[in-house]
Amino acid sequence: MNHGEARNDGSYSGSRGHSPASGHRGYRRKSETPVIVDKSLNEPSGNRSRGFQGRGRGTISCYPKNSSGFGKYEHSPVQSWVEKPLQVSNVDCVEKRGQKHGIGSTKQPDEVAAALKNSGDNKDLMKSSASSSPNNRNRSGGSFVSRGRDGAGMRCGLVNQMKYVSLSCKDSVSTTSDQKVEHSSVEDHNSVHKSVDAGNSSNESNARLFDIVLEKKVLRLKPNLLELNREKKKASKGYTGIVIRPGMVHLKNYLSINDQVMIVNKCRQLGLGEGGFYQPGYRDGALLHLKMMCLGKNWDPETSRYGETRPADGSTPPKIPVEFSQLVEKSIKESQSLIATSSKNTKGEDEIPFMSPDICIANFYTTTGRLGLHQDKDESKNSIRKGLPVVSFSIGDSAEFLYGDQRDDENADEVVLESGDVLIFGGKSRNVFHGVRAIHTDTAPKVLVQETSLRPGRLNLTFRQY
Ligand SMILES: O=C(O)CCC(=O)C(=O)O
Ligand SMILES: [Fe+2]
Repeated sequence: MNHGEARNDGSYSGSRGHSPASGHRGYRRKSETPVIVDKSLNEPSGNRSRGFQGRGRGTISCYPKNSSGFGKYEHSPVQSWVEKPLQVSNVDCVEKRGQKHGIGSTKQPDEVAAALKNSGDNKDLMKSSASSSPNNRNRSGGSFVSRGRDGAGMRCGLVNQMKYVSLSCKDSVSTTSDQKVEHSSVEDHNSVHKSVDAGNSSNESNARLFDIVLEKKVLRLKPNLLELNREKKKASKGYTGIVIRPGMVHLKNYLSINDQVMIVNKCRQLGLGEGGFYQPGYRDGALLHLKMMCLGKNWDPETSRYGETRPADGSTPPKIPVEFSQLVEKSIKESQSLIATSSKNTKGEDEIPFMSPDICIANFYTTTGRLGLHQDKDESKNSIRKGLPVVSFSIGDSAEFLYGDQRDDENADEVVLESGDVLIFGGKSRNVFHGVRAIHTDTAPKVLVQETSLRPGRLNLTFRQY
């Protein structure tokens, strides 16, 4: 297994700057005729139309459901759902990628502007700018460009000067949405959260923990009513299942706001303890453009291996919270029944086998975060051979997620993953190349930010079974 080699954090060539992919149906496919499946909520679930357009590339089916209770922020069980006969039209559900956009590590001025504009968080700005190393070799080959242009000279100086100032977490962060994180006082992480240093003094930033929540005083004003109503409407629509390609299912809006709040609170709590969010780096010193925390087992980007402890600081990863595992298992079952419903002769388990996660990699992308195209292939041979799925939860700002059969960002397909989306890839898609090209700033649900104080950016959890 060679996740590290494949998990390139180099930048995509070309420039970014297109408008976000069209709304929440942001699929952009290469080489296929755009197809959209219209949906509504008028038939009983037993009569789900099989007017499905096939499961190959370029064709999707949408299965609207009612699931989440926005008002109480509760994740209610799947309710019976209905669907009108599918109509196909040329709108935006699947479309060709018109432009190529780079992941943009070479856009330091943009990053500076974006970071200042979006979060006012100079610490992040510095980390982001500093995180590209001139030494970063092109680990994945393919179409990545060298990252040697952005901020070579700044790196060591800024990283070492950085101070992570944020709130201490004296309270217990709840696992339920109605108990909120209580903020006490502003303190310096270096004193509050003991650094775990395994002698890696050459890269001090590795030993610091990163808070995914902002201190209270920088929180924005309350979201306006219009925005809240829009979010409420979206939540009340429930979720939609889309078979993107064999073995790959997108459950849009699957996680209720309540679940999202619970996940953020739990990750925040775990992220400030032993094995919490840190700045990972590769063996050659290049830093990934994200913060990471592993649950269950540790994945080490330096060796591309899983282990029981984190070599960077000797810490033991926290366990996966049972609530997370339950959501994962439920979403796999949901994807299986979606597949079974959309194709008479296919058993869901044949396309996406069941798994119980014993690994979770939590990534936090600040607004300039990204992740190069890679395969997840450091799990056991058996796990890969069986095609046990990777289950990905997206929370916070939306992300441009790329996927394809080659490590080729120019020809990769794209889907925008929004807060609450679950993406599952197993079976024939288990080895798909995937990565995150960009984060769409200020797209997180306002109510989520209000409830959790989640900092600008995106929290992503990928669950796997070793
Ligand atoms: O952030 C994402 O959506 C993908 C993360 C990922 O691919 C990984 O952690 O291996
Ligand atoms: Fe991955």
